[in-house]
Formats: sequence, structure tokens, C-alpha cells
Amino acid sequence: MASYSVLHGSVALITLQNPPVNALSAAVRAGITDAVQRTLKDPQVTSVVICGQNGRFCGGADIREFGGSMSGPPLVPMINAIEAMDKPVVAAIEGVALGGGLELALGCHYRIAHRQALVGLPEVTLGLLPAAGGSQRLPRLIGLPAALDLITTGKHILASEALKLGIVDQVTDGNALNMAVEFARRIVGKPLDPRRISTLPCPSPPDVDFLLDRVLAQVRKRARGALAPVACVGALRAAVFLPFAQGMEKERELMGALFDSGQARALQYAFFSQRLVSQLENHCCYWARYGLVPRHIAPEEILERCLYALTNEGFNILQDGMAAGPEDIDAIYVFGYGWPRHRGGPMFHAGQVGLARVLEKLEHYQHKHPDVPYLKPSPLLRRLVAAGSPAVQKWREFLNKDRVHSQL
Ligand SMILES: CCCCCCCC/C=C\C=C\CC(=O)SCCNC(=O)CCNC(=O)[C@H](O)C(C)(C)COP(=O)(O)OP(=O)(O)OC[C@H]1O[C@@H](n2cnc3c(N)ncnc32)[C@H](O)[C@@H]1OP(=O)(O)O
Repeated sequence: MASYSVLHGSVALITLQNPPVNALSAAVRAGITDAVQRTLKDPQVTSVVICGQNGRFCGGADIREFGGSMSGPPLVPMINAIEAMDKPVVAAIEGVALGGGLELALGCHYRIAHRQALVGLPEVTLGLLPAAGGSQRLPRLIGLPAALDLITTGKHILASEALKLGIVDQVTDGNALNMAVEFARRIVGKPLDPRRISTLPCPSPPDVDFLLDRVLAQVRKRARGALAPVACVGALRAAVFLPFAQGMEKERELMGALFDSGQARALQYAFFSQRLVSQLENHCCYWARYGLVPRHIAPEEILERCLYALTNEGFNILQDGMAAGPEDIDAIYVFGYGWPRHRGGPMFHAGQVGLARVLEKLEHYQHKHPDVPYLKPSPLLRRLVAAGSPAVQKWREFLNKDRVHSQL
């Protein structure tokens, strides 16, 4: 939800309330929408400040809502209504203004931030793009090159850097909310048109096509096969060449293609799993509460069982002649599945670890879990170890001899 109060008889304060990061859930969006209506109707109110509870402005759209049916007031009209207000609206940014949180702040007429606050549009890291006007307002505010950098990487930057880029208007080491309230009282009566970012032209360099093509090539190289960074460049291209309203349509169309994609689901799943594993302590409380004694499982056991079962299957594939050599399997993993290039691929990695050690590990886990077929060491792995564990570059030759031998 969002609370509404009036300070000094004239400054409406809208406070986002959704701990821990004040994500823009349906209830928060409804609260903001109601509060905006109240400020419009109250003749005593001459300016507005929007802030977040507990020193955190807003961590963005509520990612948990993306999996279900979205209800409540949509973000885009809500932000447009804030920008269109005829009373100045100031965002008081403390903690974080990320994703939809920054997009909300960009709909305000002014942004005052604590120096240590973090701002950014990290949607690309969730397989999305900033679809609440961020891809259209940010380049209009700070220019195309800086917006391309922020939106295609999704990086968070400090408010002090955001000030240099022109994203925020003032930073403070003190209380950003108090400063925003004082600021809001001072600017009553100043013209608001130049502060409505959607009405500004998008500053872009003369070689704009060259810049967009270069960044597109870079993002394709950096994240092979990823849809979101490419869509982000498309949305920014629209910001340069189209009027705001049409740019917003393009933003929505590109978001539509990403929103239900497998990549977005996978990246959002990864966001939550990363946080879930860091809550291991809670599991310990659960076990203690029910008097359970957990079997100690070292993280290496999980890693080794996954890794060596995968490698073992690689040996089986080679033995069956489905791949001509270990390089075929390694290339699939490095280029298709993001296996760290500096580790060569699973078959090369097995060679680095030592084939005898891989065999020993598989025998160990097979002994503990005889019902798991993937842990049964491949006969090819055994033959390679018996042949003195040749280097991975020699396996193709070994396999050819092995295959000829087995046909004789
Ligand atoms: C045709 C189809 C059209 C569809 C139209 C849709 C229109 C949508 C329009 C706009 C879309 C906007 C997209 C977004 O805004 S996506 C969200 C962008 N924001 C982020 O990526 C920020 C994510 N959060 C973080 O980076 C961090 O959480 C941070 C805010 C920096 C705080 O970090 P830290 O203090 O370390 O805390 P945790 O990371 O552990 O988080 C604490 C708990 O809060 C949960 N959390 C965080 N952010 C969100 C969020 N945005 N939504 C929901 N929940 C969030 C996190 O999971 C932790 O929860 P728990 O304690 O249960 O694990």
C-alpha cells in the first residue's frame, strides 16, 4: 500500500509501504493512484513528495507478480498521470530506486537522492526491458550513449554518479526526505513543462545508426542468444526515432515478446534461487523445531554429483559415436550453455582434474547411491584411465582406434 499525509499544510507526502524493498505490487500501485487523486482534489496541497518506507525508495515492479495474472492499476498510466500533474512532484530517493522504482522517479518532476542511494534499470538481468517508460524517458534525460550503457548492462550506480549523468537533480549526505520536502515547498509556481521528461527531445549523436549497430553487436557478443539486451537496443532506437507515444507502443510490443519467454522465466527463477540458498540458516531452524537431524551434505558433494554425472554422460556419448570427439561436447557447453570458457568445457575440465580422479569420484558416489544410473562410470572412461589418461587432444585418435578395434 501507500500512505498519504500532508506536511506543513501544503506538501502531500506519498509513502510506498511494501517491505522489504517497497516493490510496486498491485496494492502499492493502487495506493499511489488513490493518493495522486487526493492531491489533485486538495486545494491546500501545492506540491508533492514521493518516498519509500524505511529508507528505501523502491526496488521496482514486484517480480513475484510476473508469474501470475497481473491485477491492479497498471504502472504506465500511473506514472504518466504523475508526470502530467500541475503540482510539482519530487521523488525522495533513499536506499534504492531500481527498475520500475526509477521509472516512477523519472515520472516525477524532480529527483533528490541520498549520495549512497543506488539507481538503475536492471530489467535486462531479469530477461526484460524497462517497460514503464524507462526506455523512453531515460535517453531523453541523459542522452542515448549513457542510457544504452545503463539499460543494456542493468548496472546499479551510486546517486553521486547519477547526479553527474543528470538522472538526479541534487544529492545529500543528510536526510533526503527532509531535503525533498523543503525543495518541494520552494519550487511551487515554477514552470513544470520543461520538467516533463516525455516532452523532451532525445539527445543523440550525429552517428546514431553507427552507435546503435555497434552496441547491438556488442550485446550480441557479450550475451550470445539473450533476447532482452537486443530488445533493449530496439526500444532505445525507438526513443531516438519516434515521438514519445509511439516509442511507448514499441516499448510495450518488445516487452510483450520478452515477458512470457523462457529466458525471462529462467532469469527470474535464478534471481529468487540465489536469495533462497542464502537463507540456509532458516532451514536449520526448521530442522531444530521438528527435532530432525539433517544428514550433513557438503556443497562439494552436490557439485561433484552434478558435474561428474554430466561428464560421465559425455564419455557415454563419445563411446556411442554420437559425437566425434570431446571438442564437440565442450563447444556445445561453452557456446550453447554458458560453461565458463576459461574452464574449456566439461570434457577438458575432466582432463584437468585427472581422469583417474573423476573415475574414483564416480565409483565413490556409485557405491553410495547404487540406484543412480548416471553415476555408473562409463566403460570409455575406464579404458582411457587404463590407457594412462591421455590428454584430451588425443581422445579422438584413441576413440578411432577403439572403434576400429571393437569392429574387428
Ligand atoms: C504484454 C506484456 C506486458 C506486461 C506489462 C508489464 C509492465 C511492467 C512494467 C514495468 C516493469 C518493470 C520491471 C521491473 O521493475 S523488474 C524489477 C527490477 N528491480 C530489480 O531487478 C531489483 C531486484 N532487487 C535487487 O536487486 C535487490 O533485492 C535490492 C533491491 C538491491 C536489495 O538487495 P538486498 O538488500 O541484498 O536484499 P535482497 O536482494 O535479499 O532482497 C530482499 C527481499 O526482497 C525481495 N525482492 C527484492 N526485489 C524485489 C522485487 N523487485 N520484487 C519482488 N521481491 C523483491 C527478495 O526476493 C528478497 O525476498 P526474500 O527475503 O523473500 O528472499
